[in-house]
Amino acid sequence: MDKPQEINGFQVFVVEDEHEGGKVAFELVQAAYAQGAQVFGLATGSTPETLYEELKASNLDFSDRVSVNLDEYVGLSGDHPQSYRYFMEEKLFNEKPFKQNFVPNGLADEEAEIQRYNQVLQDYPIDLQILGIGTNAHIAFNEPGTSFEAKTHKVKLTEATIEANKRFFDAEEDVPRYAYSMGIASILEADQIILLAYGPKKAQAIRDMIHADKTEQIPATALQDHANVTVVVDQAAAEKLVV
Ligand SMILES: N[C@@H]1[C@@H](O)[C@H](O)[C@@H](COP(=O)(O)O)O[C@@H]1O
Repeated sequence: MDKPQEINGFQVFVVEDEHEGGKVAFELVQAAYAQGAQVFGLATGSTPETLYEELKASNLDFSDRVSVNLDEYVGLSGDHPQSYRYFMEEKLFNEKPFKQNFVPNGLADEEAEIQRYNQVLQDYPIDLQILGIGTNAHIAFNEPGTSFEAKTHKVKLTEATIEANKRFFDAEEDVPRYAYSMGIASILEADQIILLAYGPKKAQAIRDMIHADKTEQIPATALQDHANVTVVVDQAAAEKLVV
């Protein structure tokens, strides 16, 4: 694995494509695992899929480790094919069992669920967090304007996010309008963060995350305050970086 370049405090790997990105991310996960990481913060979306393929193909044993997922659509049960719980089971957990998998419960009462998930995060502090990024630089479901102080919260999804995610649903009306999401403050508590992004649609978000002034209008700029963020991007997503 080549060395990353340091750009404004971020360690950046520029890879050929998402397959190489999955391999690089896997090596980073493997290193954290070997150093004793117990709690893995996981993400949904198409971006981490190649990493999950690598994890499934590996002989790393997670049966004594815990995962904590970032977010879930409000109103979908865990066995709904578009729920994030279902996605994680299909893409990773069924083949690579963990001791426990935490995902917010999209059907639970709002206040109780927020409290429960914040307790999960307190009981299982995240050693390594995997992140994707939205085209508007959201992380998890923290949309532009979300306070950087937020812990788990209920989010109203923006039109941009609904538009980006509608490809997974039969019709745009079927896309849930709300989600439960770990907040930015919770994400920043992870010891180590790996953010993955591929394709030209992510180039502006990646540039803003690294080069823009920190602002709640660009959620990923919060990561500028974290001391250990590795970014794995393909050339298209890296195109607007200033190096
Ligand atoms: N809540 C998820 C995010 O965690 C993810 O990073 C983003 C990008 O998804 P994709 O990787 O499919 O581009 O989509 C959703 O909004």
